[in-house]
Amino acid sequence: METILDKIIRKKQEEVEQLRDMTFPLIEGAQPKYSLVSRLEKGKDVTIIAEFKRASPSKGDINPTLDPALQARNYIDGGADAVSVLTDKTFFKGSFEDLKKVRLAIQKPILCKDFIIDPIQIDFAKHAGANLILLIAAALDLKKLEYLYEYAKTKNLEVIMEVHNEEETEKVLKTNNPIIGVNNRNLKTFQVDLRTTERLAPLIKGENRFLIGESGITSGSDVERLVRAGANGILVGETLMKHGNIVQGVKELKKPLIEVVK
Ligand SMILES: O=P(O)(O)OC[C@@H](O)[C@@H](O)c1c[nH]c2ccccc12
Repeated sequence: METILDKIIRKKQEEVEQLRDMTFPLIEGAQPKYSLVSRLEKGKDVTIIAEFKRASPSKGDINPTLDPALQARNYIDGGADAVSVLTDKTFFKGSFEDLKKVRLAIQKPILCKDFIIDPIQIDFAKHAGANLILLIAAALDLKKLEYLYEYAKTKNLEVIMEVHNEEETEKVLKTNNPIIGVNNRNLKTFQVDLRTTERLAPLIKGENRFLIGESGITSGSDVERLVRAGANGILVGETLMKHGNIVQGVKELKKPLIEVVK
């Protein structure tokens, strides 16, 4: 049976062809390099990546009309270290324009959150102002993963490689990319389970990589649980997109002042 991830990738293949005829959402002038790796290297405390996510295939509309610039500024005011922006249109109602608006609003690393299968998407991410891209192990074989990783590096972009199980983790550990995201949501079934990070953390930390715990995080105690498991950073979307007081929402996630393990 076709999973939602298969469906997204099939649609993405069409979109990539359309991108070839489109112009870049160009940011004028040279962009400063904001680095998530340096933040992770410095961090004694947990690194927070707050996500701008209007909608998702599992939840439908989350907060579709929110202003990306305003939301991103609130994230940073609350103490977020980086902002992730969904750029997929069909399933998440995002865009490269959203990313560009966030770039013009904040001076911190920005992650382009999309289903990247082709270098042209990396060009668009770069030109919209991203500092990092996501590569999803479930959607890419090792050869493609390495090729897109090397391409991103030539564009001065950092990469988060996302995994959900042991097999994907082994695959990304064959590359030398320093940041691995563990998605607690299974992209094939949408089930969320924080134990995914707990299970995969020893493999990742054993190889001296930075671990980002992603998805399904709703409170400071979830953050504490993931940091205890070995997370250096966390990525939070829905909880913050729905929060009545965003600045306060980020502060609550930062509250458990427990030290991360390098
Ligand atoms: O809204 P949540 O449950 O806090 O999740 C955020 C983020 O982890 C999630 O949006 C995500 C993780 N990996 C992805 C890959 C593609 C699209 C979206 C995602």
